[in-house]
Amino acid sequence: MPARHTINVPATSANIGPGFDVMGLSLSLYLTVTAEVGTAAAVAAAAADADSNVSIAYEGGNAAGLPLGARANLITRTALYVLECNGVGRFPEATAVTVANRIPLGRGLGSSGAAVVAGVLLANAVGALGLTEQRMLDYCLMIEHHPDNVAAALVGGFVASYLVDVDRPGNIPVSEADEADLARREREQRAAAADRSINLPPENIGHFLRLGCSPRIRAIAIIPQFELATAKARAALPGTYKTADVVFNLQRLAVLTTALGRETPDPWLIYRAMEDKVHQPYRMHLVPGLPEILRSLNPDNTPGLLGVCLSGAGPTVLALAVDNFDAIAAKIRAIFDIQPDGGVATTYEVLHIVSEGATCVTETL
Ligand SMILES: Nc1ncnc2c1ncn2[C@@H]1O[C@H](COP(=O)(O)OP(=O)(O)O)[C@@H](O)[C@H]1O
Ligand SMILES: N[C@@H](CCOP(=O)(O)O)C(=O)O
Repeated sequence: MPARHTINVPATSANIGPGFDVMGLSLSLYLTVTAEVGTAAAVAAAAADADSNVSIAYEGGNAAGLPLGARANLITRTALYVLECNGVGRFPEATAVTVANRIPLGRGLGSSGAAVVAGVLLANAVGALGLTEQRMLDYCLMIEHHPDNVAAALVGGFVASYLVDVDRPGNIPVSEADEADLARREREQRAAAADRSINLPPENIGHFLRLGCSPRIRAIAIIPQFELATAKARAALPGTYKTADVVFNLQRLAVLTTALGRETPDPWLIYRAMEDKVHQPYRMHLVPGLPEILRSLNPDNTPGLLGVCLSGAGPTVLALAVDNFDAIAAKIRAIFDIQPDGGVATTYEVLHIVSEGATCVTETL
């Protein structure tokens, strides 16, 4: 029977200062993926790729240069991987995927994490796989190797996450019956996947906790008009750290996890708790204006401000605030404007921190 699956995935801001590869906030800016299966339009569209049965098209912005081949596009490539892991070689006959993406690419707002989450939900929907949220996270982590963006995009809100040592996966307590069932399913899937040379994710590789976040807090994203690939910004990080720098971050991160949840946020407590010595100092040269932005705004000279940080791997700057959102954005944009070589052009968004993560609605047509 023809069906339509509509998937919405929020943008995310990872790290929030000291929580490198740990913390994520999900934001009210969405990637929407619609998959029509078996409609007349889908039959016509999907005929182009008989190998995978799927066509993909983008509507609106944030799509320039994205590949449209089923095995090259991040959304359909992820979906095909999940389908193949579950013994399904391709999309259902005549699947047409349409994407509307409001998340700017390569700006530190989790566009790739959202695309991966969308791909996993897409496979789950079109393949009727019945995957649990936990298992979906496993699949996401096989592609996006750090958990902060994908965990927040999947479950929503202010999220802390960690990866287990993949050599010792599976430490979520389950009943004996569940355990036996899980082990049996995993054995069967592994045997089938080995035949097809597919690298199945281990079970329960990512764990997360949703933390409180005051409803008064808004996220102001100041978005430079240039892309910075996460891989490049990760390559700028050192291989080892000084103990004092790690302790500096751990102290702040512990405080931040609770400070944002207080009904009346304490600006200076949060401001200090958003300082970082693990990733931002090494990424300064990639984002002109960042050192000055981090140095010059504070809760005394900028009313309403709670804290400022690099969003994800950048170049977007994230300010958390309870008031004066447009004025705070203007102040940060003004610093970008005066950078050498004509300044850094920016746009900005005042976003809500959304408590709902990725969703999928299925209609039969
Ligand atoms: N909606 C999408 N559809 C297909 N590919 C996407 C989509 N969103 C992101 N990507 C891929 O992810 C890349 C950006 O990822 P990354 O460098 O991690 O930046 P970001 O901080 O935006 O996640 C894009 O260049 C593209 O290859
Ligand atoms: N912890 C990662 C987060 C990357 O987020 P993105 O939104 O820039 O993809 C990092 O800082 O590298």
